[in-house]
Amino acid sequence: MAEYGRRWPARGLYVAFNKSIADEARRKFPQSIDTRTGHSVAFRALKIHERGQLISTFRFEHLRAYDELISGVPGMTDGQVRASILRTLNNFLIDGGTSLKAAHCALDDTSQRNAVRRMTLAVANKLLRFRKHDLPITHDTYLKAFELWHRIEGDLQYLLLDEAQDLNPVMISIAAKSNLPTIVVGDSHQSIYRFRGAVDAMDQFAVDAMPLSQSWRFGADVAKLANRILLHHSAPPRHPLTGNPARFTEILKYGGHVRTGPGTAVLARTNARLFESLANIQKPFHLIGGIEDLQRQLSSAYALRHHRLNLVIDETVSRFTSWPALDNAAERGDPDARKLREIVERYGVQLPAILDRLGRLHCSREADAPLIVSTAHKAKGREFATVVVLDDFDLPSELVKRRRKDASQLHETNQLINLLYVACTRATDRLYLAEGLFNELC
Ligand SMILES: Nc1ncnc2c1ncn2[C@@H]1O[C@H](COP(=O)(O)OP(=O)(O)OP(=O)(O)O)[C@@H](O)[C@H]1O
Repeated sequence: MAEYGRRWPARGLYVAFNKSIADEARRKFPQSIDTRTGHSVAFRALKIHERGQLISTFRFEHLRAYDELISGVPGMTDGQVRASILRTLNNFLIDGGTSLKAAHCALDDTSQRNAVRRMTLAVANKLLRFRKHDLPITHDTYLKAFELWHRIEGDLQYLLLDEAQDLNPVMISIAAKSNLPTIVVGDSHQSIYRFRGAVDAMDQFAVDAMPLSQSWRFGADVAKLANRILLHHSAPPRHPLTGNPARFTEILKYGGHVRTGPGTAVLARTNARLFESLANIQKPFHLIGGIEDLQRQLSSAYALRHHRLNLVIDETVSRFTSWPALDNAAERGDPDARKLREIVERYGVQLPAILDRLGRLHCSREADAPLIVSTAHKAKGREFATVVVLDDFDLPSELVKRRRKDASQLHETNQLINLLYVACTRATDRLYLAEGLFNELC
């Protein structure tokens, strides 16, 4: 896409999937192309910097400002009604279009669902008119408002939409409304954000398609490894990946140590596994996307353990209503509940102090850090000289077994295969694989 921008120096906008991809693109693209996330386009257009109260997620306390719009629903407690309104609101905000659909509300009972939809619509109408109030809004709120009432402006001649296999439907709608010629680039096997409502837009635009099956990032061995991973997908790619013949990327078994330096990234599936790898670190590091998510998740797990429910603010933890509920899920084999339980029990009362220390060691600028750590999700679209893939990724053979045992797991297991493929295709020079992955795939 950068090369395209150089050959056709018209003014264009490259819409990146997240801020770290936008920052990297800014270094690579010609000046004729503005490189931004969709959120940053909307943020600037709606002058969001002029208002305070930007929050990462809506919680019960934020609904209090909408009390006059919320009433009781037969058969539901007040808490259930409010939780349902919050879920429905979030689903509406990340979907394209004006209507609050039945599918946005997960309730089975039709009359309960209709009542919750009516109240959520009233809440959304007030929330989205945020220029008239100073109530807290989320990033999804102003993006949705931009989609509904604004268009991409400026002397732009075309759009470049990247990572189109995982587009927010709101972003697809914004791009379609711009009426600008659009180049859409993506890889369906890198779709990893379905759980957040992202959709694969690769075939939603009526355009000529050109397959790009050669990667210039890595050598033939990583391409072979990637093809081997994707053979475990229920629909492997039609065009196998080939590598860069001029490049050699070494694949090694990770034995717990790697010489760190700029350009070294450690990738895990979960924040909890990243925490384990960082718990004893003494030197500065950068966590892609910031350290707040990891701190929020583990402090929430710690708060749950100590019955301080008002401090449980992370979504992945708040799905458990109590520590015994998390414990039960861990006993039933939920890997995320297991990892959280293990960390909270292993580090005990030291956990808050370790999280504070990590906060102090964290470099906010990636370029200043001798070590980069990231979840595979946040590393999407990025590349590093050396990559370590840690051991909390599911083995592809296990995922295939899970899918064969239970057909309803098809999409989730495919997403996990894709996630491993994304993680293993980030290195240019050296790729270290956790032992289990190495033994199975190399
Ligand atoms: N034609 C080319 N010749 C040599 N190197 C190239 C060429 N095209 C891209 N590269 C380099 O290959 C690397 C990967 O390119 P790019 O980031 O475009 O990959 P990608 O297909 O978007 O990867 P992914 O979607 O997996 O993140 C970059 O370092 C880029 O500079």
